[in-house]
Amino acid sequence: MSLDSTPRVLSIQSHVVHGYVGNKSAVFPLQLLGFEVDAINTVQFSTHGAYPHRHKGTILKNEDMETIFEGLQLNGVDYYTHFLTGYSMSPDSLKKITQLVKKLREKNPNLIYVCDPVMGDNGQMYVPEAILPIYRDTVIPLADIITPNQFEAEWITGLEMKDLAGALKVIGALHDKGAKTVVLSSTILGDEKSMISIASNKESCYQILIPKIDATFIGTGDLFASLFLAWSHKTNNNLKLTLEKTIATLQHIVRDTYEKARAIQPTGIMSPALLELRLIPNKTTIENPQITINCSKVTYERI
Ligand SMILES: Nc1ncnc2c1ncn2[C@@H]1O[C@H](COP(=O)(O)OP(=O)(O)O)[C@@H](O)[C@H]1O
Ligand code: PXP
Repeated sequence: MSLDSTPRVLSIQSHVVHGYVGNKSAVFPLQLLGFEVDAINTVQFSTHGAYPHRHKGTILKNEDMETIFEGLQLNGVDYYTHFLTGYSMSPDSLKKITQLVKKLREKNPNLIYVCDPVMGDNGQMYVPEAILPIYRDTVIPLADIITPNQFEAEWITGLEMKDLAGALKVIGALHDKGAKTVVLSSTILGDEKSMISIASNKESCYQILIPKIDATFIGTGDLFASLFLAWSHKTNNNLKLTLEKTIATLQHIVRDTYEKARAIQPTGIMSPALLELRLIPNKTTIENPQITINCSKVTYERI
């Protein structure tokens, strides 16, 4: 049983010493939004993988993940309202996560499991390919909410999306695998200048059009998943408002990050270090995002 009504998240993601991806991107916003967060770090890397010297560091062994969880159980602090998972390096660690979902649901049958199937972006995998079938066949069927980007959703379903109709087919296929709420964190459907994020559940489906900034941000997917979790809870599962608040926060942060980086380097491709997400200076936006872009309803038939 929970001690009070505070939502409690167990977040299993990467940790970087410098910068903002994985738990470094997710924990601070969740805490600001009133969540107690317990974090298990799947890796401890110097930086994320897009830096020129890639990431250096250590990977959590499966037996260590098990020992840590056992410690939580033995001390009776393993009650969570939400489980959030992201960057995982091996099929075995994903299998462990599957077991954890089951254990957490024994403790709280109403647990909400949010799975960000972090595998890659822009045609590039960040993690070993052997992870794909485990996400597809074992993990996603257990999830309440999934937040793949376009690349990840296409990989999982084996379907390409070139337009909205294609994206809706992919969403339908992901629902068929068992995911109750499917959110495509970003897609590019024809127009290279805008991104579309789409969220769908049993009752409804919404899309939101985002002007694309000409830069590559890392950690935005992890931030997206944590914000979507938080606003789903805070709006009592209002899908439209959740997507609007999530995008409002992200847009403010990516724009501010880009503008501050451009002030330092006025032209040329900016380094990953310059484009680390400015989470801390945007604390008030995370707490109280001002909606500037509205969602529109999408009607489609689930086959
Ligand atoms: N270049 C960009 N321009 C504008 N917004 C962006 C950009 N990159 C990311 N975002 C924002 O971050 C969100 C998540 O980005 P996404 O690329 O899907 O994450 P990832 O690929 O890291 O999983 C998008 O919905 C969008 O709001
Ligand atoms: C260590 C680590 N965690 C997580 C991510 C995922 O980042 P994103 O939120 O952009 O998908 C990356 C991407 O390079 C990474 O290197």
